[in-house]
Amino acid sequence: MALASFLEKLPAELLIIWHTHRVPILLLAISLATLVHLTIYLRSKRTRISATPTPSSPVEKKDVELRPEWLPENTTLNVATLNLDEHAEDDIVPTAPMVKVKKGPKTVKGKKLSKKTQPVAPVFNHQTDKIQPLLFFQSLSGTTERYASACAKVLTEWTIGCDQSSSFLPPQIHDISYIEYDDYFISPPKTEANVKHFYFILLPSYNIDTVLSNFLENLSETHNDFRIDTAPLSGLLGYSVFGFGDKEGWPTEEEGFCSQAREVDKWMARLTGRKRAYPLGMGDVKSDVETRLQEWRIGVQDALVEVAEGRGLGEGVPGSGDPAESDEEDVDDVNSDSESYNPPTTRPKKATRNVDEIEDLGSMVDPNSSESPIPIDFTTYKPKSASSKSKPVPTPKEMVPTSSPTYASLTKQGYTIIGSHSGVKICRWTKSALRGRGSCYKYSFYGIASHLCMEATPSLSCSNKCVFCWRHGTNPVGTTWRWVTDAPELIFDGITTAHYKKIKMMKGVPGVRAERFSEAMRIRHCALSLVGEPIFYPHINELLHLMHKSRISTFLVCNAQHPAQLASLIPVTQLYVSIDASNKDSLRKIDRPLHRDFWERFCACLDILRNRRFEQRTVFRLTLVKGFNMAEEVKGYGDLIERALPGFVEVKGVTYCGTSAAGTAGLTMQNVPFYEEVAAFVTALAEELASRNLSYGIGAEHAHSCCVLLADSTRFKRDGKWATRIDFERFYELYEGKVEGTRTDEEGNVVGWRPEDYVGDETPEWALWGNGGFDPRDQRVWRKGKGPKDKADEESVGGKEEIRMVEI
Ligand SMILES: Cc1cc2nc3c(=O)[nH]c(=O)nc-3n(C[C@H](O)[C@H](O)[C@H](O)COP(=O)(O)O)c2cc1C
Ligand code: SF4
Repeated sequence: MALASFLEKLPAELLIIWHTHRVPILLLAISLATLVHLTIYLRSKRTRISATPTPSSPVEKKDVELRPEWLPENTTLNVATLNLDEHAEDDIVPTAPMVKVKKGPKTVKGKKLSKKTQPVAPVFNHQTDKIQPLLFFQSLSGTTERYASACAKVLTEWTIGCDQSSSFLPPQIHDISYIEYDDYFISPPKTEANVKHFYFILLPSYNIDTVLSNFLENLSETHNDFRIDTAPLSGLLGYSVFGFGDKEGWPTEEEGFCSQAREVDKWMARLTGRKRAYPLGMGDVKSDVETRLQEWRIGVQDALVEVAEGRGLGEGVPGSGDPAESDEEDVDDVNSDSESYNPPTTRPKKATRNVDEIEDLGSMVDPNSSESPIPIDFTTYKPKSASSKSKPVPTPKEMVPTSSPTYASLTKQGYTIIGSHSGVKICRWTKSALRGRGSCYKYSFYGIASHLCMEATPSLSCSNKCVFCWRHGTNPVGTTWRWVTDAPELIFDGITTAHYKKIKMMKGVPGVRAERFSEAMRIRHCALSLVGEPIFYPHINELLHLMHKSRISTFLVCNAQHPAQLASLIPVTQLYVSIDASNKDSLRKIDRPLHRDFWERFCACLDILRNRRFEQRTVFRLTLVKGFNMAEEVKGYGDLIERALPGFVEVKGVTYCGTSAAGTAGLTMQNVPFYEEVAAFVTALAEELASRNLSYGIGAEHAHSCCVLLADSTRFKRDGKWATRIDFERFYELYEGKVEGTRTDEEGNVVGWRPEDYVGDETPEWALWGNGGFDPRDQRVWRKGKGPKDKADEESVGGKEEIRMVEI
């Protein structure tokens, strides 16, 4: 009876419930349907996702607008295959702060490496395994280097004398400026399986942009690269950092005392999965540094004894490195803004929380899916919560501020720094030419008298760390332009004024010839090749234009790492790319490029050079370093020449700069080839090119600069005679449009000029191969103990004296 009455009332009751709760009911139904749909979607996608190729670089690929007017026809540059620099050529307003434009969302699919994954601790078997202590340091003005060397010495003695000595290998010391980051800071060094590594890291701090900024940026990038495990250094036994700071200028941590050492310590904690073996040490260089350093070293040694005796880093003690301890170091990751760009030390970070949430959802759907790749759609970021840190837009720093040790070191070496990123230096050949003692090879080959030539660079920073570089490992490095940008007019005025000032200072120097002195007061040539990478400067085209307008010829040398800039460069009088090696491995060792896709960039630059060879004189600059890039590389260089078909190939023995930094880079006088060795190399290269039916011949030499010139004989020979010199006046007339060039398109319309349009005089007899290349009108001065003993002797050596160039 009751049931019948209930059934009778049910429809009415349901109707009331529906009217009262229809909104929540509808929402529940939609949620359930979405969940079911998502489950089906994730299951169906999983197999396809696992086949998704890993993107080749963490740098976002983008199209670069190449300036078509400067690109010859048939350009094959495929920008889509490159990770091009964020070249802001036309966007950067000089001296204005750089603000990175927020990019649109992108969808990235890959395997999420859970932050919660516990890194696998290396098992140290004290019976069989060995500990390899590695001491890393970085130093701009030498303090840290001195302490690091002393510390390494004490550690070496200790590892020999301690009770656990059988467990230790001799400590190694490395200058961070001269290592490949990838060899040590993406994964532990690759050695025998029973060798386990422990890192000591000694660092100063600088509140200006230095090489340290780049190191920090690299650690951050490694951590934030989603293709790399978040703790890729968990295979280390442990690490500890010691910072050198100055309490006089930076009294407290809040005010920046040891700020960069503290940052490195944090990054290392993340990268190692918290293997901090001993707390961060900090010392004030003006007071307690020695005591603090000693305390810290003894503490780290104690930790090493624990490790050597098989007890690991200890458990759960804050600072012990136990993964279970405080997760303070993750906080920044979680809160970080995933889209903002914060040079120099912070980079876009992963939206950890969002990723975790998506992964959690995946796990809800399939409890066994923790190993399965999950599609990560970075477009689904949550709006920033009020609690998340809002980071101020960083103001760019000066590349070489006057307060920096780099500034001090460069000015000490004779550079004048213009603005904050350009430099000019009077070359020793300029001084030599002023005194009538001979010009450099550029005179023998191309007709550039050294006293009319200025050496300058608009960017003291570079994206390489070449072993033979004169920059002594202290100049800022970087893959993108991130500094205060000076206007081209300021640079032009600054470098020319400084050059003239330096010439004037030569007035009273004995032997300076009056006529050369007065000629030198009108700069006619500029070699943009001093140090750093000139095309890094965002306004390089405007600067070149100012030079051409002033009828100053331009020889621009670039490092073949910036294809977009190279492609969009206006034509120069002579365009060089440095070819420091013939293959990828060798290039990596000698140039130590910062770009991970350095080889692709290098090859793209060769293709650009090939395409631009009909609009300007193109040159390969080979710098030979014995033991690095000479032996058995002739064939490889042949391949590169065949690829780019440059008008010229200059082959030059390396110049030894004789600093301790060069030694750190593994370079000694033994790496400097004798002129005979350079000549033998060039002969072999010429034969190699001939065997490929490439029409190159040895055009000229300058034994005094240890330099030989190969040239394309179909283009730079006239009436069977070498014509490697340049008609500079003609170049300006072509540039100014006063005379018409002979480069035509398919219909025969003139579209520009060709290098052949400004070929100058024949190469002088004395400069030809076999004649030494020394202008007989100049006075030859031999270095003590070098040249021939008498006139007859001099004639017999014919300029082929045994020469190894040393900076004097
Ligand atoms: C331009 C400049 C900036 C500096 N910035 C800091 C800083 O931010 N925090 C700090 O603790 N020390 C700072 N210092 C002090 C250096 O870290 C300290 O002198 C250190 O010993 C230098 O080591 P190095 O000679 O190995 O390069 C700065 C020094 C200079 C010259
Ligand atoms: S490319 Fe030039 S400036 Fe850059 S590191 Fe090499 S030698 Fe030095």
